[in-house]
Amino acid sequence: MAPSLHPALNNGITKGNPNHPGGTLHCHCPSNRVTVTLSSNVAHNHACGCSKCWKPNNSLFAIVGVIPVDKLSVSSNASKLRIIDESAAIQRYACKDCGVHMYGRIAVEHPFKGLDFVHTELSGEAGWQEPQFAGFVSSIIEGGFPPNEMDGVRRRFRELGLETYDCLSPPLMDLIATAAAQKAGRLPAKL
Ligand SMILES: N[C@@H](CCC(=O)N[C@@H](CS)C(=O)NCC(=O)O)C(=O)O
Ligand SMILES: [Zn+2]
Ligand SMILES: [Zn+2]
Repeated sequence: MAPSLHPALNNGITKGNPNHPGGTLHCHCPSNRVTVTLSSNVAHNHACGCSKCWKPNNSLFAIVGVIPVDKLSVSSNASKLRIIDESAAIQRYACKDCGVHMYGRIAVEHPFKGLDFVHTELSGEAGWQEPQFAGFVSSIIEGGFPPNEMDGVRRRFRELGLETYDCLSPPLMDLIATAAAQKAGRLPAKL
């Protein structure tokens, strides 16, 4: 079967509810599921083509959003979680049994520290913020996608109304650059 972008993108995007209160994520195990409770909606939800983010079967992209760390708690079977790569900036906590990534936490000094990364498709509930853009699009080539088919991938995102970037969106890249300039003393700490 030809790979799809992602199940939440293949048939058009469903708008979320701006007042969505949150919900519970669960892993794919048939029993003893790991659950993670989120007490708010996510922000900056987007498709990510990088090789590190968890993608559902046969999908080229992950969909990942952020939530403040204090709005996230592991609500069952925490002992089944393991960190995929301790050396990564984002430590991704995955279920040992089914492999699903339940959340990613930033472990280094980073402008997004304090935010966790989550996949809202792991919840049964609707209403989460819809994807806003596609990031790390060229990275799907690193996963083995043919480079000469990239125009079609970018076209499909545009048809869905999503802009494509090969890193993050300009506002997020501006935030990262601003933090770097502040750290280097080239911009004042308070802007
Ligand atoms: N081209 C690389 C990009 C990896 C990458 O930089 N991913 C981004 C988006 S999730 C990131 O911020 N990663 C930090 C991390 O994984 O710790 C790949 O596909 O592996
Ligand atoms: Zn599991
Ligand atoms: Zn990623």
